Amino acid sequence: MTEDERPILAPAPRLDAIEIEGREPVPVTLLTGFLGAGKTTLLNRILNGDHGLRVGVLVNDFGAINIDAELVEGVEENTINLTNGCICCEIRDDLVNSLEQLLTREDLIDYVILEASGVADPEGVVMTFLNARYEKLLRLDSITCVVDAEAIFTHADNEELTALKLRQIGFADMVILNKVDLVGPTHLEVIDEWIGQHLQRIRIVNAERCEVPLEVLLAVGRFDPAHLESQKQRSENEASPQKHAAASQLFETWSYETDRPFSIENLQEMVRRKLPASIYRCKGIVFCSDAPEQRHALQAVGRRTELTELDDWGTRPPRTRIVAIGSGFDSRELTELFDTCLSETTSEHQA
Ligand SMILES: Nc1nc2c(ncn2[C@@H]2O[C@H](COP(=O)(O)OP(=O)(O)OP(=O)(O)O)[C@@H](O)[C@H]2O)c(=O)[nH]1
Repeated sequence: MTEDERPILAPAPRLDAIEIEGREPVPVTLLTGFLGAGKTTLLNRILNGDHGLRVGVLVNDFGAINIDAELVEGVEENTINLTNGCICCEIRDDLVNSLEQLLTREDLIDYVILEASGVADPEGVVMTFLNARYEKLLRLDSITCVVDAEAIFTHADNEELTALKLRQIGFADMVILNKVDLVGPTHLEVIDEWIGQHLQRIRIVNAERCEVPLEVLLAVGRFDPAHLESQKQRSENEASPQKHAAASQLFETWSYETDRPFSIENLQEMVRRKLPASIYRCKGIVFCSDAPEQRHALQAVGRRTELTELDDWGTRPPRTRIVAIGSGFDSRELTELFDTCLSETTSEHQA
């Protein structure tokens, strides 16, 4: 990658600071972490928690369809989707506009949570929040990085992916080492050592399904500009590929939409057994012939798969939408793989 191709990480030019009379800056929590680590799980845990705050949510999915926005529970009117690119590079303007939209609304919100996409480099996102234009509007409260304890070393031979994972951890002020149910204590020690080898000491909290007390997540005032500076310094001193490559150069996305129903069993089997290793993450909202009234969520991190029941389709026309993110896969083959899981039977919804 040449200098010209590198994403611009400097803050945007200074414009007048936005100020709303009589309002204190709104605290912002930034959730980062690699694809499938558990960011949406954490976000939902926070949103369903007993905090009494009116929370505004920004969710960024890298794929063409924003599945995460459908999986965020209960704050539809306060949720803004940032789709079709990564907020640390391609769609930074969307982040800025959405942030301003959220924070200048008449029905004021008390707190903002941004779930960055799993491919986002934290530095670019953090710099957006630190823009002088927002110094009276918001206050960066903390940067929490969710790490998948089971998958952290998957694709360890890919230096750019490893560098991105380390940058996501390094810029955080707290790491939630999630999915501890899937690994043993020795593996946790290895992760701890690996993080310690590469980064200065960082607070790590082990968790299953991101079960972490709200007190350590919200309004904690943990963001430390000195830590940010030292991470920036560290990244400037590092040779490529430790520097962040634009997400569009490291990752490819694929999406699939159909009105035809899937067979749940075939879909789960296919994802478990045949999804190419070059797919890091796959997720979607699925229309199944086995339960045509009900929406299902398909989740795959590597080949670990979950298919969970959601609410009914209601007045929404049943339609499957799936996205995959990976690198070096054959889109046509992937489409064919999913086509093989379509149900033979026609559901009543289609009649
Ligand atoms: N076994 C296990 N599964 C988990 C845990 N936490 C989350 N998951 C599952 O991991 C999958 C991914 O979780 P998400 O919360 O969607 O991950 P994410 O980081 O938001 O994913 P992207 O936004 O796509 O990068 C889902 O199937 C979750 O149910 C955990 O602690 N243990």
